[in-house]
Amino acid sequence: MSSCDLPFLFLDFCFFDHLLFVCPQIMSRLPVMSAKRVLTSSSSENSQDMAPVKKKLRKDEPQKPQAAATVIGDKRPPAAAARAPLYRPVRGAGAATVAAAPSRGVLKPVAASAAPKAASIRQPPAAKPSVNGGSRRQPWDLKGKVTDMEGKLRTYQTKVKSVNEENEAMKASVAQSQTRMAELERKVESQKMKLSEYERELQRLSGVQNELEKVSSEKNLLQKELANLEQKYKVVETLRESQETELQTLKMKLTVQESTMARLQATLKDTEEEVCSLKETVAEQRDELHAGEMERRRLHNTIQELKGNIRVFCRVRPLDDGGLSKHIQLAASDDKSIMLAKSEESHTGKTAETQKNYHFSFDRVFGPQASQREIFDEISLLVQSALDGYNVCCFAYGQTGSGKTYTMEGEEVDDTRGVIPRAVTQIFRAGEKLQSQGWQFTFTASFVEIYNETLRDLLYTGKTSKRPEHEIRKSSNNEVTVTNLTYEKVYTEDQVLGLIALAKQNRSTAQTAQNDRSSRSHSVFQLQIEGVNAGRDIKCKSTLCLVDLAGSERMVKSQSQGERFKEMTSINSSLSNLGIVITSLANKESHVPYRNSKLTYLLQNCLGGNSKTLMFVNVSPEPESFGETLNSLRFASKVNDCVIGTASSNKK
Ligand SMILES: Nc1ncnc2c1ncn2[C@@H]1O[C@H](COP(=O)(O)OP(=O)(O)OP(=O)(O)O)[C@@H](O)[C@H]1O
Repeated sequence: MSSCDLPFLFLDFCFFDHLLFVCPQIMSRLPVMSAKRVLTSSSSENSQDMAPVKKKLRKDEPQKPQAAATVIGDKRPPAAAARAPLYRPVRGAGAATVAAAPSRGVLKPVAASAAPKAASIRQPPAAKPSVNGGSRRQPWDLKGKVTDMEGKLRTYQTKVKSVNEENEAMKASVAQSQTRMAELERKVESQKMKLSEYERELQRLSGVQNELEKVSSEKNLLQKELANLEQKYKVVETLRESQETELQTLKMKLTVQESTMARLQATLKDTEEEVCSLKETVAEQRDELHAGEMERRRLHNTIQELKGNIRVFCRVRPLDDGGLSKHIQLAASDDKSIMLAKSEESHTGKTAETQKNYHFSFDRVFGPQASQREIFDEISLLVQSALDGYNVCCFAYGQTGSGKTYTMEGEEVDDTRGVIPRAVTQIFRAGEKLQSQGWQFTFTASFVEIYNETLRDLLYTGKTSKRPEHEIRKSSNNEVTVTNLTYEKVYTEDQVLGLIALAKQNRSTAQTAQNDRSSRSHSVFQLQIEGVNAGRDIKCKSTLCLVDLAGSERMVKSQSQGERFKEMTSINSSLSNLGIVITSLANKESHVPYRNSKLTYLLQNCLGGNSKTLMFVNVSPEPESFGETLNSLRFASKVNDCVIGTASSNKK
């Protein structure tokens, strides 16, 4: 039985249950019950009813004529009249009751089985023909009537019996139905239990289904992942195969290279041995080179000493048209003499003009055509001495506009670069070359200006209002330093050139009557050089000092006044002191008045015995500068005559 059948089953059950309650009333109305009553009445009431009839019949039997008379007279006795309806209701009631049974529609099977019996009940016994062959007995035929009545009674009894049997069958059927119903109830109960079990199972299965769906979605994901992994695996497999092939190739190459390597190792061993011997040779050669370098320095210094530790070069500036004035004559035979010629009228006036010549000789005289390169070539050996550990000082002296700044700084263009930038280039290049011999150099640059006997830092980049004051100090080991001065560590040539450009901007310039951008101060560029040869435990320390002096014109000519007069006095005083110091050194005086001016105090280590000094005397070619030129050449000549002493290298 399926769960769908359960509602019907339940309905049937309910119906039967209801029927059980209703049944007694229904059953009381059923013809069966009527039959019962009939049956009981047949045994008691009917017998009682029938008893008087019999009694009457027995009483009436001997009085048949009376009765006949009564019948003849068509007058029925009241008792008979009263019983007359007995015949009709019994027949009618029996037929009607049995015929009505199917119309109830409750006990169909029973009714169906009872219907034919009801039909049989209606059959002829009731319509049994009378004895005389007619359908009706004669009124007087009481016996016949009694016989009919008895026949009817038997028929009824048979009917009752049949109804009772039917009733019993129905009872049995009801009992059967009840049993079946109980059985069905049990079944329903068990079905209910099963149902609840199924429901629980269903719930569990629903959970399982959810789980299954989850697992299914996970499975889908995993399948996708698996597909991806499979693809990747294929790629990796392909890669692996290609790498396998590559590996095979590499293995083959390796085998080849291993054999090559074995060969090379043998060669390497030979080469290593060779390298060892070469290293030894190199070390020997390095020693030789170092010894050669030392010898070069010694010889170089000897040459410098032979040339003089203080040397003077004269340089004549060209005229504006590039030529040279008649009053300046340079010797054609050598490049060391210069002659100034001046025509003077005879004091007596009788003779023609007389010419007075002034001859000067210097270490080198450069005419107006001399290039910046030629000038530097001549002093490059001196710059080399600075790297060798000697203090070197190079300064330009001359009247305003004679070409001092041009000589020292020059111009931006390569060909016209002056001594300072060229010296810096040489120092850095030579320093790099010496690295191969184990030398390491460090350079420190400073640029100071002496203006009106006051020091100014030309590398100062701060606010003008906060510009510090400077003092020259001499330490216990005779090193001269300037307080608050910028000492910039420099590592490249460009870095130094940048500092020179900065100094140029900062340098005081002022308008004068003779030179548009006359430098009214001495500028001193110093490059401190420290060299270390760690391998040979040698150190050297020196200073390259390049000085552009202020103009040395006479006061009358410069028409100086006020501030300019003060500048001029200061400039001439310091230049005069420079001359006095050089003379003192030449005369080997015990006291050298370095401290008389800031310039000589600052330059004392570069001017003293342990230094190499070069002075440029710059000359203006114009005839009107004759007097200044003569003064400059006389000053330079004095310096040139000085033999300051033998310089010694600052080596430790
Ligand atoms: N050898 C030279 N060849 C070409 N021009 C030169 C030469 N020497 C100097 N001059 C030019 O002469 C002018 C004056 O030169 P410079 O400024 O160098 O003089 P100075 O002596 O430094 O003057 P000051 O003392 O006033 O500074 C500049 O225009 C410079 O270019």
